[in-house]
Amino acid sequence: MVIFLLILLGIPIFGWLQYRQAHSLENLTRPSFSGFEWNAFKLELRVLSLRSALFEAQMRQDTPQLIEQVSTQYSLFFAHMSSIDNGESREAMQDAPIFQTVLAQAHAFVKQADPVLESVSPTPDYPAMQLLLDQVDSLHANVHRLVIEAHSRRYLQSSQLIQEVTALGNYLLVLSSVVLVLGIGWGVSAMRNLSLTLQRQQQFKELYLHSSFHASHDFLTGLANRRLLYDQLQHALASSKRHNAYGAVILIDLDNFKPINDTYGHDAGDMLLVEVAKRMKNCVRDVDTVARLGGDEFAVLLGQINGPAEDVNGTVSMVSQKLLDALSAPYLLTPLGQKAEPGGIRHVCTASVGVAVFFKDELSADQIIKAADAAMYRAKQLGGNRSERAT
Ligand SMILES: Nc1nc2c(ncn2[C@@H]2O[C@H](COP(=O)(O)OP(=O)(O)OP(=O)(O)O)[C@@H](O)[C@H]2O)c(=O)[nH]1
Repeated sequence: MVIFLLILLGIPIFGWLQYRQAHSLENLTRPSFSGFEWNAFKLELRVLSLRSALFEAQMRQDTPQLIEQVSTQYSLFFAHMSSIDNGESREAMQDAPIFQTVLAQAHAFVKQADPVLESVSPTPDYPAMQLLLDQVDSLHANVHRLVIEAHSRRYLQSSQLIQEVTALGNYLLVLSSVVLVLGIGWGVSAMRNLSLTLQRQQQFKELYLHSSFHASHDFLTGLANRRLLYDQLQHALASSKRHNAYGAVILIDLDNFKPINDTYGHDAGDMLLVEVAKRMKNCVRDVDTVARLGGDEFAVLLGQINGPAEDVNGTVSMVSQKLLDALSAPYLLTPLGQKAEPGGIRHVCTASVGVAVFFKDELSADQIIKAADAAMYRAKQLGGNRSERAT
């Protein structure tokens, strides 16, 4: 009798529990952009358009419309900053330390930009524009970090959710087994919920895998990281085999990088690395991969290089020389808060370059990277600012 009463009472309680679980799963699975993420993206877009407007204005040096465009972009940027500063979204973002840095940097930028933009019409002050452009670049690097941090949060959140969903799934499994053993009709609905849970668990796993941007990119420069370079190299080897085309890996290690860290601090070193990344990307095609392997070591993967071996050698030498020239040009850096040198920091550093050409899958990815590394080491031993080919 007592057992019968317990089962009778247990059924509605169990039903209620099922209902709660189904609903909490609904909430867990609903994808949403957090205010943090959304604002980070909007800010990055705004800084990017501000940058390109400033850049155009500087390049063309003529039309008042461009100055107008810069001013418009600037006002939009300013409006966006103020809305973040005052609005609800700040609540969501303020616990991220990087957000505070970006906000402070943006305010410093706005303070500096105001008088410049007032003076640009009708005779633009181009050195001042250049200064603004540098500031926007530095701001952009930080906003980029903010976006990556937003990605990471999403990633962490989803991995946490996977654990939660897995725990719920296990709980449901035990409950439904008990209910099935008791032979109660609720077992059917429990099983349905279980399969729903497992399905959602799978969706979360996919979400988790897809938010892997930060797992394959370098945090500072946004370039591919070592792992992505290896993946791309594997693809390039397969494609080289299919199309009978050559390819090459160029490893680049900066010479004389450490002194900038030692003299001006890591912020200045970081700015230089961001500038190096930008210069390297300008030297190659969009289809080629530029990666940062760590510290001051970078790599370029030239995918399909068409033509006979002599032409391929010519192309690879041309790209290596282009990289050497681009990287050895002086770096003019203006980290915010830098007081030591009013005109900014001028630093010269060259690069040591090692090249390994590959054809089909004669060598493995590891062997190619090792060969390029040995050639790069030779270039460094020979005094740097030069390129050596793998033997
Ligand atoms: N600013 C900054 N510095 C870094 C980062 N990662 C590594 N480093 C520094 O980069 C430096 C690399 O050292 P080295 O390779 O000896 O520098 P180098 O002066 O170019 O020396 P050679 O390569 O021998 O020509 C070290 O001081 C590291 O602390 C980073 O993300 N940011």
